[in-house]
Amino acid sequence: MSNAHRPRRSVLYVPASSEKALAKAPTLPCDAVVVDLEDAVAPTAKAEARARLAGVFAARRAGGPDLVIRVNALSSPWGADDLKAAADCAPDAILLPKVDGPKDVLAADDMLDSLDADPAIKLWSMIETPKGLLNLGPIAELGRDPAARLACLVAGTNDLVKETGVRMTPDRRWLLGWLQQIVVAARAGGLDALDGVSNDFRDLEAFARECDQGRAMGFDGKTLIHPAQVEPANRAFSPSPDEITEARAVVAAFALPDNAGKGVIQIDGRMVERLHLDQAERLLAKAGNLAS
Ligand SMILES: CC(C)(COP(=O)(O)OP(=O)(O)OC[C@H]1O[C@@H](n2cnc3c(N)ncnc32)[C@H](O)[C@@H]1OP(=O)(O)O)[C@@H](O)C(=O)NCCC(=O)NCCSC(=O)C[C@H](O)C(=O)O
Ligand SMILES: [Mg+2]
Repeated sequence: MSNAHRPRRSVLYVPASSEKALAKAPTLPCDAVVVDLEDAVAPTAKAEARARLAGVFAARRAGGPDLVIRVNALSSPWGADDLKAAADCAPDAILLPKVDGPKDVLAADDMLDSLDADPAIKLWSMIETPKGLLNLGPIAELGRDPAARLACLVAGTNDLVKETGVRMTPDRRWLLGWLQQIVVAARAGGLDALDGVSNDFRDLEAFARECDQGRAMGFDGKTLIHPAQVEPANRAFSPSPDEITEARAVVAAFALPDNAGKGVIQIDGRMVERLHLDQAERLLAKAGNLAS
């Protein structure tokens, strides 16, 4: 599945131009914060927002959420300065917007290497352009290259709507095919996959439905825009008590001496194979990680 050792249930964007939100974000129970230099920051405020990064990272405390920086595209007037400033902060990851193909990821990778950036800094890639969708396979393949830093694919549903002209509906029906492709590509590359944002941040019932939909599609978590979305996302993307009970039953059944040499057994009239045992063990490991 994913290569994450850290949970990615709730990943909150924070505009780097908002001091108040920047101060609040690390205190929230989200798994990661994305400090955004891109679309949440007006062109006239880019330099000031970039200058604020160092202070954000200096105030970082152990045990808080992972910190990610979303830079502007390298092809933009701000991208190169953003990437340099981001590398200096040694974030957990740098999120690249508007990735059209593997060359965009490799260009950022090369630049980080030339800056002698910490090798632990990962790259995350937004998938939010038509070319990015068409090149999902080659982008995700970079996840299998030990020298590449790519660790995560992030759906950018606002830009996908803008670039393709599909209609955004409450059930996201016109986006689902692309979202599913992002999950499949991420799995092929051993990457994490994050669902897109829900703009209507006051409607938490609709948000919970969208989280359930994303979880059912296989996403590891959801990108968020408002603190009120953190708890529902954490709930939706954590193993539920029923899932844990069921997983424990599968592990216990295969541990019985009678089943030691068996590839397939039945539990309560349901076929259970060793692949289900793998699945159950993974779910219990995830639940254990979240509890510790
Ligand atoms: C959408 C917002 C502008 C709304 O902000 P606001 O009007 O301040 O909302 P509230 O009054 O309800 O806020 C309550 C308190 O919470 C703080 N707050 C709000 N948002 C955040 C946040 N994201 N992180 C941390 N803290 C936050 C407020 O400061 C209030 O604090 P206090 O008064 O002390 O209680 C705002 O939520 C916002 O800017 N959200 C993020 C927008 C963003 O980053 N957008 C870019 C990414 S989305 C995207 O485009 C993804 C992708 O690229 C795509 O294409 O889809
Ligand atoms: Mg976008």
